[in-house]
Amino acid sequence: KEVETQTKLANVVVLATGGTIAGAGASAANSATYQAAKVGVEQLIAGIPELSKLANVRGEQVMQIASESITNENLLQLGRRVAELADSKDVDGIVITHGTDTLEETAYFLNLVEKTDKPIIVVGSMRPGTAMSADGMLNLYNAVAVASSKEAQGKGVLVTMNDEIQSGRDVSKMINIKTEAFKSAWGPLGMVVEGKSYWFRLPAKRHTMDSEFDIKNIKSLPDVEIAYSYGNVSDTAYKALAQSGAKAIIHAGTGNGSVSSRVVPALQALRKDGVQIIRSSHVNAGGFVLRNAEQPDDKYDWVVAHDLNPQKARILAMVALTKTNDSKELQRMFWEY
Ligand SMILES: NC(=O)CC[C@H](N)C(=O)O
Repeated sequence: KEVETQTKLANVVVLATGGTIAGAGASAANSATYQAAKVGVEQLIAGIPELSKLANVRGEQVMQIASESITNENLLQLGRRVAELADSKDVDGIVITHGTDTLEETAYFLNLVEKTDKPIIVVGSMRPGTAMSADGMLNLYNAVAVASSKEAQGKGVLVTMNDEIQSGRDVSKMINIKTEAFKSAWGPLGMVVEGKSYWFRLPAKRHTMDSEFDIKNIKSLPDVEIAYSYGNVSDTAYKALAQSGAKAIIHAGTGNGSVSSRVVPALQALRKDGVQIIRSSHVNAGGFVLRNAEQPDDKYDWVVAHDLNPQKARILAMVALTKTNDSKELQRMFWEY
């Protein structure tokens, strides 16, 4: 009997949302020209018979879209379904198939709001299943392997791409034409090879069980927008975003989240009007924005996003603003998550 329970397969649910992993092209040579979000979850699972050796896998089609079109409502819908499944006794792990364009946003969102230590793995692919050397099958196989493993418990939301196990907080799509697309400035947490996980490090930031945020208490997400900065930037976009109702503006800044002297007065004025100003960086390999470096944040009452890129800073700002509009509290959250 003991042997029986020890070898019992884990129950893993695959929540499908679309993306290239569910994409289809006209020919096997179409690795970059194809339609995303075409193939249903049952077909994805059926295409990998080896999954049945890893876990009892069942699928659910939550949505079928390309991830650049994921709305805040979609995020909440997905987050709520993940929470329901995580609460269920017959679910041991959850895999989410997702387009890669905003995969890093969804993974970070779930990492902040899901109160569970069950493995949650977000996975996508860079080539559709119809292409030569398609990467989706192995990425999904790896996701199910990690989702069904005990070692993945309590490590926050994870991403399995290109044989690596990445933290959903840190990982970002760094290039859009290689299968080696997802990287973290701080390195992967581990590797998954032939269905076995090899771990090397743990996330240091607060997540899931240790997070103060809970999807069950979030009814809606506030409007947070991003303004991209560069030499000769004007304040037009910042002002327009505030006027359209943004509660916070992520300054996708140069270098150390630096702010052009051409827009500093506008950002000061917007903060006085109650809009939160959050300095992030759009540098390619990962920003590192420090408080009161480049700009006097204490004096202007601005917040820094530290190492969160603009799109991840937007996710944390939305979630944080459901709890507080105090800039000091927001800054604490940006250090802790
Ligand atoms: N590789 C991909 O998944 C990109 C396809 C699409 N733009 C999406 O994000 O869903």
